[in-house]
Amino acid sequence: MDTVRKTRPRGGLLAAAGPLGKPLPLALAVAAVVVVVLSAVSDSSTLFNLTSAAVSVVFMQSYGLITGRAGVISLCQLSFAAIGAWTVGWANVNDVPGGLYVWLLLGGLAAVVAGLLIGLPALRLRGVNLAVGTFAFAIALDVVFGGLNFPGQSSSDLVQRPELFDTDQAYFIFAAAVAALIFVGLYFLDRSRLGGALVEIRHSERAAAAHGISVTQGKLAAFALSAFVAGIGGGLMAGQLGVVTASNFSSFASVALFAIALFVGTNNVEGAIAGGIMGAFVPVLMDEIGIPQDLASLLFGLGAIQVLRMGQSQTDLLRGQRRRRRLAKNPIAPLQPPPVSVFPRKRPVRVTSKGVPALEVRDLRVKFGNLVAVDDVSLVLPRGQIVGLVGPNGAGKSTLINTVTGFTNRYTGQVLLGGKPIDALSAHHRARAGVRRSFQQLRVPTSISVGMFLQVAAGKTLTGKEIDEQLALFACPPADTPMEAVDVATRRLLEVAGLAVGRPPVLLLDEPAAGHSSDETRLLVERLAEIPERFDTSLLLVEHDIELVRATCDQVVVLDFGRVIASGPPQQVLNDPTVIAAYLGDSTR
Ligand SMILES: Nc1ncnc2c1ncn2[C@@H]1O[C@H](COP(=O)(O)OP(=O)(O)OP(=O)(O)O)[C@@H](O)[C@H]1O
Repeated sequence: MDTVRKTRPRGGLLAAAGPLGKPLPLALAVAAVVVVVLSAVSDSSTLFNLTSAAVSVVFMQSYGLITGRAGVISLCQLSFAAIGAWTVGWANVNDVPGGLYVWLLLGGLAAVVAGLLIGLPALRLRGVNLAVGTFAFAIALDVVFGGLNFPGQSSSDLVQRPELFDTDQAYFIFAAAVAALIFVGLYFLDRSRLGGALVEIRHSERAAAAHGISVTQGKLAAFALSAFVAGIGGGLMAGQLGVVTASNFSSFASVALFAIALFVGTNNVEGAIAGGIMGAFVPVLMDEIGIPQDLASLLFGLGAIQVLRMGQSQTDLLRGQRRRRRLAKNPIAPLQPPPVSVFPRKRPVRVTSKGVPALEVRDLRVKFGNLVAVDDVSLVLPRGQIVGLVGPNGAGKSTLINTVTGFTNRYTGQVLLGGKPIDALSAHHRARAGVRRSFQQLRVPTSISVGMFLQVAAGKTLTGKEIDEQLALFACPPADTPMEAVDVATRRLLEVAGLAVGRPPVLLLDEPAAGHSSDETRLLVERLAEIPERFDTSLLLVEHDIELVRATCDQVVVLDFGRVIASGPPQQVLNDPTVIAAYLGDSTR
């Protein structure tokens, strides 16, 4: 029987709240009014600083893309900005048709080329090594641009602004409008599969690969997009100052902006705006009260170190507090278990398909040094069936799953999906080919919504209706609930729900019931048993809960010390004295 919890009716992902919790058009309208009023009441020096702030917001958006969303440390965003500014200057000097509108796009595109060039080698690096690599690029460009004059620099050929935005007042509005346009793009990116993929890559590259996401392509896309945005920011700065020089984009300025971005958290709107304002106004303020401007960088650096210690930026912290207050007011209703007890339950009788098995493992052998973790294992997962893989701790179950899904590639033997060998495929290609998995250690990102996570786990675009139905089926909270607010057992359930709704031919679940209460396990048993029929998915289930295995599996394979010691129908295998001696013990008799 279906267990359906009522979820609030919604219109799918795009109906979610926009920046700052307001619908997108309202947020844009409010921002437009603020910008117009500011431009009308500010004197010329404030206008200059406001325009600098708008340009800095664009730089912050670029950091928000590469570091905030994809989790890649890049210390060369201002080098991309320099390339954008250089291109705008060149287009201005050469009278390229289209004016600043077109030149900005050209600057963004030129920066994309650099972003891809630096992104490709950087993909092999992580953490501090990547930071050093990008910083080296920034320093190299310092040297290159330091030796070259920017176009127009020696002839004082000022970048021509469009007629409509020629005054400083109008140019501030133009810069703010460009930042707003980028915010709109980011708003839709955050709700797209690519946006979900970037967040998952930041959270866990292994989980991303298991969901069919190419980590390489995701990071490259982040490099390219962030370079595009930074390039546009550099071009905007050229339009603001008329002529720029290498000192405007120094590697140290890049690091200072990175520190601000880390401190405030620029993967969200309020963070990017706050970061932009801080970047432009704090040094000016310090100057006015007689403190050397350079000390501002030191302050930002200290703030960034504090964030690294706490693991959360200021805006993440504030958002978390706001979410918790909202949740305290409207708590998520507790999960409703199926009305009937399923222990003991009768397994649905499935007809064994005589065709090609969904998955076949032949003579699989995996060694870690001298330890043989999987020792010549052969097993068959017939189409439309659930096969349980059980065995004591250290028997080799997770290693087998890791190997089948491409996360351990030093093995001998063969893995066949639908009769075709997939041994040559990487993890994300195996996932795309149709072998999906969950991990024993939960690897779900908490900074996205339940609906977005379901979509990421499914590995395909789902309609709002599909998301709502699947959430109801698994008695999970509504799509707009933040993952952060969901308890660990429900996160596991959500992962199974998401993987299943992707309808992969083969699904491997590694201890999906770990940490579940008996009610939650009952619900899980109901849903697992339905997966083959409902989603046309064959299931390989690693589980220590023998009652769950008995209740759901058509076949059971028992591993001990990496070897298959028994296989067959559950009632036969689970009562086999060898199995009981090896694993189950007297308690299960
Ligand atoms: N990366 C690794 N390097 C070295 N040894 C490993 C590695 N991964 C697993 N092992 C070893 O391989 C053996 C099988 O481990 P595995 O995690 O596959 O067992 P399991 O049946 O999944 O156990 P559990 O039920 O506790 O999850 C163990 O002895 C383990 O210590």
